[in-house]
Amino acid sequence: MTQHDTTFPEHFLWGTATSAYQIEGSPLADGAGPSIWERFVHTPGLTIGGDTGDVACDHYRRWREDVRMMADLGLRAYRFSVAWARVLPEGRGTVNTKGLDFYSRLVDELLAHGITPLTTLFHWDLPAALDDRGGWLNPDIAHWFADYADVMFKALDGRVRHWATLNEPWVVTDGGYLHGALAPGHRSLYEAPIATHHLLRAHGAAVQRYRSVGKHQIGLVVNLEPKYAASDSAADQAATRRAHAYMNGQYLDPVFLGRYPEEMREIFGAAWPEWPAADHELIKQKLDFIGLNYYTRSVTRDAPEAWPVRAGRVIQPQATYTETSWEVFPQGLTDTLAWIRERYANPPVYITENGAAFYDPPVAENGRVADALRVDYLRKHIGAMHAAIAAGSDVRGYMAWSLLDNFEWSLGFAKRFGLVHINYATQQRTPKDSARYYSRVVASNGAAL
Ligand SMILES: OC[C@H]1NNC[C@@H](O)[C@@H]1O
Ligand SMILES: [Ca+2]
Repeated sequence: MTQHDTTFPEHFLWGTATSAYQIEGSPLADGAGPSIWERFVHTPGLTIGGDTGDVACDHYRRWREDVRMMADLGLRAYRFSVAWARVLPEGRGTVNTKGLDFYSRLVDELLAHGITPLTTLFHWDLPAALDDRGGWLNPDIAHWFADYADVMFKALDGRVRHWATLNEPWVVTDGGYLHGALAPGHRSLYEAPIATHHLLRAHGAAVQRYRSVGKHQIGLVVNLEPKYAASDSAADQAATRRAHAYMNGQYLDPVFLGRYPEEMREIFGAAWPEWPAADHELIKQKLDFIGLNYYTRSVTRDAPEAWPVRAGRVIQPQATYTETSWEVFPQGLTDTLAWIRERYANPPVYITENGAAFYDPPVAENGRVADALRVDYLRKHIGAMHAAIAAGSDVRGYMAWSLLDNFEWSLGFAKRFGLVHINYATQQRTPKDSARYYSRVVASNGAAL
C-alpha cells in the first residue's frame, strides 16, 4: 500500500452501486407486478444459461444483513434502484404500499448506519404492463414516469437527497430497441430514436416534477465511453466522430445544449425524426449533477459493416481486458471527465458506476478472495478520477460497481463485478480483497490508494 498525495475533497461520497433486478430476487413478491426483465429472462435462450433474477442475491430478504455489511466495510454511500413495478404493479395507478415500504425501510436502515442513499428511479426494469402499452415507444410514458417519480419523491425525498431519473438511456435504446440483446428485445432502426427521445422526455418530465415537490438534488446517469481514432485517416476520424455522438453526445447534448448532435441524422438517415421544440424545452431541465458510469474506452475505426454507426473497435494487444471484453484504460476516465468539464461548463459529477468483471479465484480456506486484478482496476481508476479533480473537475463521489456479484443481464451470473463474492447456492457473502482495499481507501478519504 503506497501513500499518494491523492487528497479528495472533504465529504467526498465513497460507496457502491447496485440495481433492483440484479440483486433483489423475489420479483413478484408482496404484490409486485412483472417487469419486462421478468418476461425476458423467462423466454428461453435470451440469457446465458437461462439465468434469471428470480433469486439473484436474495437481497429483497437479506437487505438488513447487506446494509450491516456495508457499514462493516465503512462505506459512506449506497446507490440502488427502485423496481417501478413493486411500487406500481401496473406501472401507473394504484400504489402497492408493501412494495413502497421495502424501499422506505431500506432507506431508514441505510441512514441509521450513516450511509447516504442515492436512488435511481429507473434501472431498466420497466413494468410489463407499460410495455404492453408501447413502453418507451409510447409518448405517454413521459407522464407515466413523472407520476411514478412523484410517488417516490413524496414518499422518500428528504431521507433521499440524491435522485437519478434514468440509468444509462443509451443501453436501454441500443440494447432494447436497436440490437435487441436486452429487454424488450426489439431490433429496429426506426424505434431506437423514438425510444431515446421518449426516455429523455420522461427524464425531463420527472426533473420538472421534482422541482415542484422536491427539495434536494436530481440528475441523470449516463454511461460514457471515450472514442479514440485508430488512425488519422479521414474514414477512421469520421467513424470516431459518429461513435462519439451516438454513445456520448446523443444523451448529454439534448439535456445540456437543447439539441441532438448533427451526426445522428447521418447515422439514422430517414429513421431520424424531427422533434418539436417543446420537447427540447422539456428535456433540457437544469440538473444538479451528472451521474457518470465509466468502464472502458473504444479505439475506433471505420467499419462499413457495423450497422448503423459504421464504427468498429480495435483490440489493443498490449492491454488488459476484463471478462466483458472491456479494455482496462483508466486514462479514459480522466479524459471523459475533462470532456464533461469543458463541453457542459463543469457540472457536478458523481461517478455512479466504475468496476470490472474478472475471473476471480475461488473463496480460499481462510475466507479470502484474492481478486488482485480488481484491486488494480479500482486503484488505477480512483487515481484517474483524482487527476481530473486536480485539473478542475467537480467530482463529488464515487460508487464502485458493484457491492455484490449479481445478475449481469443477458450474461447472467457468469460475470462477477462484486467487491463481495456471492455463493449463489448458499447466498453466503464474502468480501473480496477488493472490498478490504476499498475500505482502506474510504477510511483514508482516498489517501491510501
Ligand atoms: O455491465 C456492468 C454494469 N454497467 N452499467 C449498468 C449495470 O446494470 C451493469 O451491471
Ligand atoms: Ca420468474
